Amino acid sequence: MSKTFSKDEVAGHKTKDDLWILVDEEVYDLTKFQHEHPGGQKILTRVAGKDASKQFWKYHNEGILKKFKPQLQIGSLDSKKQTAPPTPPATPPPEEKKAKAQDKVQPQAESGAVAPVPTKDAEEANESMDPYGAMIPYSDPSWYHGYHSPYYNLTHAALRDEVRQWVDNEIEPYVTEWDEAKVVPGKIYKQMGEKGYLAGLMGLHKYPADRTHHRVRSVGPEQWDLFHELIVTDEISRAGSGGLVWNLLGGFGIGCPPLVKFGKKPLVDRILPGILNGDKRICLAITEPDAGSDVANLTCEAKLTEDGKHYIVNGEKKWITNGVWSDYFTTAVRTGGPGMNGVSALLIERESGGVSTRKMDCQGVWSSGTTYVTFEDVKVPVENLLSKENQGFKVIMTNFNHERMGIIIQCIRFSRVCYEESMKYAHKRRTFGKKLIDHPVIRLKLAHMVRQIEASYNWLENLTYQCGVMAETEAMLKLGGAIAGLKAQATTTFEFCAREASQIFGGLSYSRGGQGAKVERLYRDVRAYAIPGGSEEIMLDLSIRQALRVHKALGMKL
Ligand code: HEM
Repeated sequence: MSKTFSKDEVAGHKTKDDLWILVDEEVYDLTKFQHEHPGGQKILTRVAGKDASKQFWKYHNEGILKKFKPQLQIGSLDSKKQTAPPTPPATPPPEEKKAKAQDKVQPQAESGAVAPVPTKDAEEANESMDPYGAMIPYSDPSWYHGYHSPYYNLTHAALRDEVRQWVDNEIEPYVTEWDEAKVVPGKIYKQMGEKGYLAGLMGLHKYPADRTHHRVRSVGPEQWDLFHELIVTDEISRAGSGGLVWNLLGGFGIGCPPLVKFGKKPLVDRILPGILNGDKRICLAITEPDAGSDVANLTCEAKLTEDGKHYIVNGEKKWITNGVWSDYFTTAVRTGGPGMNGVSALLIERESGGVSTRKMDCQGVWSSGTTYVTFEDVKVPVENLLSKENQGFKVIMTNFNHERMGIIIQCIRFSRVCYEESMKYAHKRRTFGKKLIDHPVIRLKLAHMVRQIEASYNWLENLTYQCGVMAETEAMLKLGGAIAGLKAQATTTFEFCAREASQIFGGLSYSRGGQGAKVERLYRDVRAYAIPGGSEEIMLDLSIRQALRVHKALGMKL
């Protein structure tokens, strides 16, 4: 914004017919906007022509300025220093970073102490990243804040910045609107494909570059690992909306991997490129009105035709994320007798006919498109069978680890969002003569949030690393229990943080929108995480049963 004004000039626009204000030395013309201002018109006339920064920050958060700036800002104060925009420091390119490492002062050994001399590789591996983000303690994982970590390199840092810019500029300012409208604009999903994120979100050790021409800007296909996937999900979750996250990766992240891993080549070749590009959508259809966690008892039936060329599918599926927008349904069907050995996985295409979808009204994740699906005499070619007939249970089980890891990442970031929002609010809201942060009872709440968030995230990093180094079957056996345990840990942490944040925000998190919007929305989203993908009770029980089974095989001595 190039135009500049003096303070006196701004002061000249102080009537309701000509109303300017200053916020952080930037000039806003609110003459028209005052009539639409949700906080009322009168309150604005009281600060007309004046510096209203203090009042503005009391009632709003950063998202409001970001959203309205293009429409309302007309210039800045002539005294305003021309500073660079407050974006986090860009991660230096590898060469620059290496040079910095060599410049480092070597620690001097104290007399009598043995000082290990690090090799050059160890020195680089040991180096921490530049601090990144708002630096509010614990509002980001510790490696963002310059602490050491064995898991991340410069491609992770670059990806973090890439996704954060996108979310900050194109998603977060609008997320409340989208949630209320119960839909996310299709262009955002399309961007997920164009940015290469869909290709990267399948729990594979690298992204399938042969199936899409889109590339992740900061990371090549060969460099991609599960920590990159973690970062994409984590950064998108910063927008603080389960509905948004599930819209963008809910159906895809659980519906697409079975197609890639178990689909026959001609089927994968035909439909995967359209899915990865963001043109077509896919979801996972397992749960039924009468079969949730008890997957082995599902009743949706697929009968082979006499000529053996098709299955005819009949049945219902309930709580299917993204179902209303989906072209493809990765569906669990009964092809054999009762129990898990009669279950198959079938890729059903909407255009086959006989597929109806109806949006369900739910407590949370409003923009995710939770759906009731009916299949009526749907004719599905046998080529669409994933894996072999009656071996679908393994397909579903293999998928669970990836699904749960996604839920865990989201829950931990949502917990951080609740904490971060609370921390910021506690620094501006005053009660009984002091800021909230100066009340020990509020600090106690924040501390209880942090200890759970950090413990959960450290366990998540460890399991992500294990998933990355183990082969899939080994990971399914060895990590299934721990991932189930961490899922329960993450959802209970999320529930705790949403509740405590809500107490800190008080009435502002009871009404929708405004400063408490994220907390109010996340509070409503909690159950959408605690129930599906394995309820807390089932997860906790499984975590112990599975661990005992694995350790018995490993030679446990009780
Ligand atoms: C650039 C100028 C401004 C814009 C774009 C703006 C926009 C908004 C918006 C969108 C809301 C709805 C709540 C939310 O989503 O956060 C709101 C609420 C409000 N605004 Fe403003 N506003 C501006 C300036 C001001 C100023 C200068 C004051 C005070 C002097 C003020 C006082 C309020 C109040 C009291 C509320 C209601 C807060 C609540 O519900 O708790 N606004 N404003």
